[in-house]
Amino acid sequence: MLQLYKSPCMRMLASIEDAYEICRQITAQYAKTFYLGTLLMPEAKRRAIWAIYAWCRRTDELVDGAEATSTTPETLDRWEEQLEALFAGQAFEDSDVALVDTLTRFQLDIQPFRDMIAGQRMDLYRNRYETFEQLNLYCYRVAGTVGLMSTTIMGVDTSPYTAAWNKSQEIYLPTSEAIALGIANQLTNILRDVGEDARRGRIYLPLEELALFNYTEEDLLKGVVDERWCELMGFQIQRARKYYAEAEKGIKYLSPDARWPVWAALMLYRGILDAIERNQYDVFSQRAYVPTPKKLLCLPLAALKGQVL
Ligand SMILES: CC(C)=CCC/C(C)=C/CC/C(C)=C/CC/C(C)=C/[C@@H]1[C@@H](COP(=O)(O)OP(=O)(O)O)[C@]1(C)CC/C=C(\C)CC/C=C(\C)CCC=C(C)C
Ligand SMILES: [Mn+2]
Repeated sequence: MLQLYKSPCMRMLASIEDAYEICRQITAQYAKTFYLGTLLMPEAKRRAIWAIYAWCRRTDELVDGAEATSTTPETLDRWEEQLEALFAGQAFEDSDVALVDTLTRFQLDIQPFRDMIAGQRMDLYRNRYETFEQLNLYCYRVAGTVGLMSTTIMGVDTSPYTAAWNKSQEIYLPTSEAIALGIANQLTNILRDVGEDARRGRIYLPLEELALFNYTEEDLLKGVVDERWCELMGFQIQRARKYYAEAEKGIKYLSPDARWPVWAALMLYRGILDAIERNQYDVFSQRAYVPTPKKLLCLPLAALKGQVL
């Protein structure tokens, strides 16, 4: 059945089907790794994740995209008002139609969406982080929140026969593990994109950690790769891996049909850290990525982990 929504300016919006297709295309275009993960999910969950992805991407584009120079704190205030309206059932753009539909099917909490906007706000007013505590807050807001949203969609295991929690008879919500995976992904993003960010005048690595390795902001902006840099990067990579290890512990609590996709997304994204090491920490002149054969190899391994761990 064709369902059309009217936007507030009375423009006809896409049908629900078309809206999900738009969100699918956005996810496939911008996030090859996550998209692959979503293809392993059942249809209803996969479509909901695409709808969330499209909203997150648009939120990020406000401060990062082609029009970002015209984004002000007021732009983000309006975006937050639109978010409240979305949760009240009103769509503004074609892709919103899918998110509004998703909100009727899953009990999503609005707070992680608000927190994500707060994270993008940080990108508006700061381009340096003094401590890891400050960076961690940023990572929670722009990525840990995605872990929370995704967990609501994927659901937890409630079966008394398979549930990892069945000995205690209590449902365990792997909230901190889901946040940990978001933070691990974001730390990985930051390490991969150090050079690209530096060219835009941004340094996400905590300045007090640079100092610890005797490496300066100027070195980073010049792209100096030496022993100090390699040790600093080694330290950052170890920390990101700890977040992945924390996240791994939560996967068994998820609904069985979500474990394979999450293992796959985790292993593929963590593989970027291995690629950085293979490139001898040169993130200035090379982009670290996981080669396709390795990606394909990850899939059966992830399926196995989803069954036995
Ligand atoms: C218990 C347990 C382990 C549960 C699993 C929970 C789970 C699936 C966690 C994963 C969370 C996740 C996918 C985080 C993504 C973080 C991310 C990439 C954030 C990006 C931020 C800004 O980065 P930056 O601007 O530096 O990067 P770009 O160069 O612009 O890319 C974001 C861009 C913020 C917006 C986030 C997104 C667009 C990603 C949203 C992703 C999904 C909805 C896909 C979730 C995927 C699966 C397989 C469930
Ligand atoms: Mn971005």
